[in-house]
Amino acid sequence: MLGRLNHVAIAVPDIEAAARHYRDVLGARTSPVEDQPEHGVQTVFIELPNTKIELLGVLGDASPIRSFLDKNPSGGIHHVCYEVEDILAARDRLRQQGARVLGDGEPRIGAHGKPVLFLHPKDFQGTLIELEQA
Ligand SMILES: CC[C@H](C(=O)O)C(=O)SCCNC(=O)CCNC(=O)[C@H](O)C(C)(C)COP(=O)(O)OP(=O)(O)OC[C@H]1O[C@@H](n2cnc3c(N)ncnc32)[C@H](O)[C@@H]1OP(=O)(O)O
Ligand SMILES: [Co+2]
Repeated sequence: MLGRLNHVAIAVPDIEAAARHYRDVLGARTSPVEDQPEHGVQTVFIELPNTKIELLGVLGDASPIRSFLDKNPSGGIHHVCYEVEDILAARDRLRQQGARVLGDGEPRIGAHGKPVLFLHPKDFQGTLIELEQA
């Protein structure tokens, strides 16, 4: 079922500072900061030869990463995103296997304009998984 690793997301307390650090210290090319209001985050993407890094910043009072940052004030790896050929078939199969699909279970459009879903970290070795339609 799993396709490419689309990105690894890092939640950060200050997304501008994190992007600057990646540029200045790691020589990374960073995208501009983008607001993603329907997801309650700001994003910066760093293109790598084989995948991407997604820096995540809090956007709004209801941001889903706020409690993560409360527990991890310096930031930390927040989720991994795998591509799937058919996100609805993947969702239905995962549900049949007892995995929790977060939200109302309907895919939403993610940062790349593709449908995404999230799976509960407690069902996957303590790792939040995002699925993105390939
Ligand atoms: C623009 C979209 C972009 C893209 O397209 O790439 C994105 O990636 S948007 C990313 C931000 N959106 C989301 O993360 C949506 C899915 N996340 C959620 O629904 C919540 O964050 C959830 C349910 C994973 C956690 O919610 P919350 O933090 O409020 O719950 P708890 O604090 O009660 O946590 C429950 C339990 O899970 C552990 N936890 C929480 N977050 C993570 C995590 N990122 N990785 C691993 N584990 C996590 C938390 O520690 C609790 O564990 P416990 O042992 O019970 O204390
Ligand atoms: Co993501």
